[in-house]
Amino acid sequence: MSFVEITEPIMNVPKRAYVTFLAGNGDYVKGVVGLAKGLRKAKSEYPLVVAILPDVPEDHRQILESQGCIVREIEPVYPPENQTEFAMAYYVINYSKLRIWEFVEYEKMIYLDGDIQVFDNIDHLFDAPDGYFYAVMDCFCEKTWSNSPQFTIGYCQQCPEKVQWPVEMGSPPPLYFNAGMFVYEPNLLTYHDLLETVKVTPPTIFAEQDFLNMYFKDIYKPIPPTYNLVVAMLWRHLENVDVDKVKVVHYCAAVSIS
Ligand SMILES: O=c1ccn([C@@H]2O[C@H](COP(=O)(O)OP(=O)(O)O)[C@@H](O)[C@H]2O)c(=O)[nH]1
Ligand SMILES: OC[C@H]1O[C@H](O[C@@H]2[C@@H](O)[C@H](O)[C@@H](O)[C@H](O)[C@@H]2O)[C@H](O)[C@@H](O)[C@H]1O
Repeated sequence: MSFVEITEPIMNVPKRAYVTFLAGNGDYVKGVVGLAKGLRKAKSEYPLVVAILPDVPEDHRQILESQGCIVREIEPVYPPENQTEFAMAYYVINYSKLRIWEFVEYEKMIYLDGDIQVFDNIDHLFDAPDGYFYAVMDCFCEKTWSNSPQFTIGYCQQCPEKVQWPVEMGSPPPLYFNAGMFVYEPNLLTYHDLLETVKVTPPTIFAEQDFLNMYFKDIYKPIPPTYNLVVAMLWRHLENVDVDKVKVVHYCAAVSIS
């Protein structure tokens, strides 16, 4: 009996996945379970990888696996020694997110914070052209920005015409993204360079979010708030939000109507 030799390469389905980050034994695990359920309800074709720190307890890991998550333990990433006072302490742990650039078994990933909920399918974002970093622009109007020059003068990139950046302060800041959601390509060279660069980059207020904005500023491509609606945008810049089109909502920690 003769067999037909399979010569054509089996279709290489691009490896894609969603990824989130979980640290500690607190309630964030509930957010990640909600994220897993939301992606499933939105009929996403791709799995959710959860990058967990060693301090995530076994029962939480089992809950995540029972929700179909791929649980990957990572080591923490810390900014330079004795300089963390420049970052808001609450955010320092978020430098550990940088480990997800090591997940090179995937060609493209969409990162989502654990306090994000997906209400509609966003799988099409995986088809965005390679070589860029896609994320939604942040807002500078919350109290969490009170130590920034933007907040001090009342400037926000969401409405640059309202309070214009003063000439005497030089060029306006480059477009700045919220690091709670982004589309990226894992890559070992980038990963090692990120970790080396962190070692020589003094932390700032928003920790890894500031760092990622600095690192990817040349390839950053803004995408609409549809894909990461920071809830404060509803009372800060409702004119910039097409509420009927919102697919992803981000329930940021320091959300306050003030
Ligand atoms: O103690 C913590 C702090 C942060 N996170 C993860 O890191 C993300 C970013 O932190 P956070 O949500 O506090 O930032 P925000 O967007 O609310 O400022 C969270 O959504 C979680 O996925 C976590 O799991 N445990
Ligand atoms: O560690 C820094 C964090 O910075 C961002 O959160 C901030 C930012 O959105 C501010 O603009 C808000 O005012 C604030 O409430 C909120 O906490 C990211 O969402 C989070 O994932 C993480 O990178």
